[in-house]
Amino acid sequence: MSYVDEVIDLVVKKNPAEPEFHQAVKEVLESLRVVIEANEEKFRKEALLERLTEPERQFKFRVPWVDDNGQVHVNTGYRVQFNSAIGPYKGGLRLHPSVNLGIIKFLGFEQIFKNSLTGLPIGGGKGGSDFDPKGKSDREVMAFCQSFMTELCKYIGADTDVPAGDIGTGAREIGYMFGQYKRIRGLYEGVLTGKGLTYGGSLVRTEATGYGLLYLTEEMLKINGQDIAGKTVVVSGSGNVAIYATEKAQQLGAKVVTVSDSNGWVYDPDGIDVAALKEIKEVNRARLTEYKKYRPNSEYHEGRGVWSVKADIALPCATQNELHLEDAKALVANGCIAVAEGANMPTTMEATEYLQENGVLFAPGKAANAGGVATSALEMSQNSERLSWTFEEVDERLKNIMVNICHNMADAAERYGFKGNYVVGANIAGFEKVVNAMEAQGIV
Ligand SMILES: NC(=O)C1=CN([C@@H]2O[C@H](COP(=O)(O)OP(=O)(O)OC[C@H]3O[C@@H](n4cnc5c(N)ncnc54)[C@H](OP(=O)(O)O)[C@@H]3O)[C@@H](O)[C@H]2O)C=CC1
Ligand SMILES: O=C(O)CCC(=O)C(=O)O
Repeated sequence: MSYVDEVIDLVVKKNPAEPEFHQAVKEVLESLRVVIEANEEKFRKEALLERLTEPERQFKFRVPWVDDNGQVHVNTGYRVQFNSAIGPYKGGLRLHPSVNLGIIKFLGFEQIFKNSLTGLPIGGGKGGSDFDPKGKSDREVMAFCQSFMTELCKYIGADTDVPAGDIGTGAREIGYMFGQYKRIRGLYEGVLTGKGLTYGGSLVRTEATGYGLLYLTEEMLKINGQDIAGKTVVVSGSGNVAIYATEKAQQLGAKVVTVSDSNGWVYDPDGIDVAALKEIKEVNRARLTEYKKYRPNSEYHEGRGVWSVKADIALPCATQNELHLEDAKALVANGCIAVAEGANMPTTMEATEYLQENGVLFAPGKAANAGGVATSALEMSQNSERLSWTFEEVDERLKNIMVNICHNMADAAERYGFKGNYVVGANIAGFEKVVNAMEAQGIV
């Protein structure tokens, strides 16, 4: 049996009931086959893949908190410190009822290669809780965040592990967590990114994942002789990534006609009104059913449906496994030319393969959504030098990083004979740096 197959089997056996983690490992290792097989004997002897797929450390802890009626609730908190070969662990905190250890491990594993692709010195980690901030008062969210950080603060620090936002964790949650960290540890340091601008946050971090997604998409199209201006785009999700992806797409001259949430989706033939979307989601924390009040010509539909709308470009920006084989078939039938993943692993493996086989340009999340964590690393740099850079400076750095990632993934794919396969290219480019650093640091 090949080393790759052996390790995939081992990961499934050692981590039962963690399908998302299996999926992420399989997707990465399958596409690295060509590199691994060229060094099989050496990597096997060094147990390189076993080390890469086993987190350096993982924490699971109780998070008790009291609601506004005096009722006590108990959630589970997680932090997986996956790989620190190239820098301090870095990755977001997801607050969503679906969170479990397997989800956090899949996200942490992806983060290793994504962070490597940014070219910045950050290792891979991820955390979160099954707490659902939706429908909770600010006081309840604060109670949860303080309790969560009371435990988490023992394991993190500006030079060891620097969490940030993800699904359900935005500026409000980061603020409450930062306050509690400072209170317990007595340290005013860049221990979290995505902070508010008045206490060490970076300009552009809010916009970074969505903007970065569009910078990479624009470059990928350019490499392939296409222009983003004038294209019709379908976006899923209506959170941080989706909002700023929509905003930048429209700034670049494309028309975004859909957004969605976990209840339903909006079709706006005149192009999504980003100001209305921000007011609904960021200010009022409301549902997309509200959108029609702002745009009477739009349609609201219950359930899923974004991928059935005719478009040139699809940007999945909600969550994992939200774009299935049937959706890929609908996109191809409607003439879609490019899919770029704003979310982490939103496209199933079968859907990805179908899109690639049918000539659709496909940018995997670890490359396409790396702008968020890259800008987090820029926030860490600003915190270290106790300075703040201008919006233009951070935005320009972000754009350069995304353009570089795009070329690096394209070049790596071509180097190994997979021209145009950006899944293979991104995995190889991310892997090479991490492996080099791991080997240099010995058996750890
Ligand atoms: N924020 C960041 O900087 C980065 C985020 N990402 C990834 O991007 C994706 C979106 O994150 P972000 O925008 O920050 O999160 P938000 O919490 O801001 O928004 C998430 C959006 O996705 C929808 N969604 C979440 N879970 C589900 C689900 N199970 N089924 C259907 N819809 C769902 C939400 O709908 P509803 O409100 O109804 O729940 C909401 O519209 C995630 O995969 C995240 O890991 C990747 C890189 C960086
Ligand atoms: O900004 C960060 O540190 C992490 C962002 C994140 O969680 C991700 O890239 O998925």
